[in-house]
Amino acid sequence: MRVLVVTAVAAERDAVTAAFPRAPEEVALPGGAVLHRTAGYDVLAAGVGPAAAAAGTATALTAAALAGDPYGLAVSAGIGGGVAPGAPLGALVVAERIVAADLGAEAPEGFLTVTELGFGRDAHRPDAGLVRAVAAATGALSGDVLTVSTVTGSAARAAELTRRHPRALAEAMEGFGVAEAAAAHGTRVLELRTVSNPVGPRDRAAWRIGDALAALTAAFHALPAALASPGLPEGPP
Ligand SMILES: O=C(O)c1cccc(C(=O)CC[C@H]2O[C@@H](n3cnc4c(=O)[nH]cnc43)[C@H](O)[C@@H]2O)c1
Repeated sequence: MRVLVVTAVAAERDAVTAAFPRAPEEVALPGGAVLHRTAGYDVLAAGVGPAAAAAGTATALTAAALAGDPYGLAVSAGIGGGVAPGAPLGALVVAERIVAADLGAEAPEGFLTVTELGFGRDAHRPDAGLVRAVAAATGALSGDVLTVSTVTGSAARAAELTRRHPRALAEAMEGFGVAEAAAAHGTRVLELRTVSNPVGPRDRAAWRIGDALAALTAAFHALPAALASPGLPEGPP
């Protein structure tokens, strides 16, 4: 199975490819983005936020499909904020649900999701067997991973998100975009995040990006064995 991994920035992409023994080959996509290809894994730094992630993922999935060699899995991967106390700094989280946490409308009675507004869906649920296999092989925690367009920077916003999403373990900015593009192609999806900072009052100096990137490399070192587990589906969802 060919796997597409989508990160936001180049440092995350390089942390993923560092897990593989061979140096990646660069492959240009239509539009000019460049995939880093190694050992069945193509890794794309698509930019920050759900829109950039969806655009990059859709481009890569479409190019592969037109070439007659489609991906079997799309993985949104990178660093993220961890929800205390469940996801401490350095922890690895695999998403049971990939949730668009700020896509919707404010109303006097509270936040309304796009699902409640009747405009589509606010969450994607990766294959549960795949999530279990990845958690077992990598030691990842599993729970909801929220996609936000604005990094949480206050205790009040963190409390509001955890009230609305009690199973949330992490927050990042791209997963839902990758999942929407994957769903449009009938491609399986996963989200993996390593915790660089707590979700809460903004303190950029306290972010542990190096440790989180090292944990990302370790996760991708273990991932191929998980994806090769017997009994896991190979085909489309
Ligand atoms: O400055 C660096 O060296 C550096 C290296 C790797 C990544 C970064 C980023 O800033 C990545 C931005 C990326 O990180 C995710 N992220 C991380 N923490 C949070 C958070 O608390 N809430 C939401 N997103 C978070 C996010 O997916 C961004 O795309 C810098």
